Amino acid sequence: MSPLLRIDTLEFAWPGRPPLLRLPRLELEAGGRLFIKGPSGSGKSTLLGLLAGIQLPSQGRIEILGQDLSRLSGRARDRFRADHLGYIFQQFNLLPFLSVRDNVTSALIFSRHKRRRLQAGAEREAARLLEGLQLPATLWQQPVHQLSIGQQQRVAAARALIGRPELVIADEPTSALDADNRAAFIELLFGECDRQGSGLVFVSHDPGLEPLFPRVLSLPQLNEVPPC
Ligand SMILES: Nc1ncnc2c1ncn2[C@@H]1O[C@H](COP(=O)(O)OP(=O)(O)OP(=O)(O)O)[C@@H](O)[C@H]1O
Repeated sequence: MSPLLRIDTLEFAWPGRPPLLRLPRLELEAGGRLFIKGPSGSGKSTLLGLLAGIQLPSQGRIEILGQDLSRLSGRARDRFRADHLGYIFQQFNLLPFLSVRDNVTSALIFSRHKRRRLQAGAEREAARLLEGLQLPATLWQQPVHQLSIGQQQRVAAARALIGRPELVIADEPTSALDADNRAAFIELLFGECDRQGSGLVFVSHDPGLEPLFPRVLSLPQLNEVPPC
């Protein structure tokens, strides 16, 4: 069986810029968890964009579920992303005037694959995830802009998890939370990923979270200007 993620001699540079990322080799098994850290500007978000097929490697290859993303057309990559990935953004990127429930089920609109994997209907699955992430049912019909940051973050996590994507990517999703809420959120996220077998790639600046992950990737600052 192919691993969830395989990186082989990856290099990436933004156009007209020096190399930003160099990764000889990395594999993550199905359901695995990886913590990515590194100084600001070291390319953490860029690497997540490469894993999601939003950018393509300058050299080397990235395979998700055995699929080399560079071999897909832009449209096929969009489809692959919608079908197999869930993404939790730093700023959540929720649709502010849609209800909590509609935000969660919005991840199913562009993926027949995710719709097919639902064990119950979309509403029931959204409810299961929101309950699992401990978001009170009294909030489910409310527009998300009326929720606290911590509550919005759980909505973003439920949206990423619905349809059981093989890979959930999280880009600093805890940066707006205090330490207690951060730990509680991670525990809930791990619990849901385990329950449905989703792997997790998680970027954070928070050293307190690193020990919770079995694998850690530390990105160096390739572009650093040497000190005078
Ligand atoms: N769309 C883009 N076009 C050109 N350069 C970019 C683009 N996006 C990011 N960069 C550059 O790539 C470098 C790495 O950015 P990136 O956001 O990946 O770093 P990061 O490690 O996630 O940083 P932070 O921890 O501050 O979020 C930066 O120098 C940034 O200016």
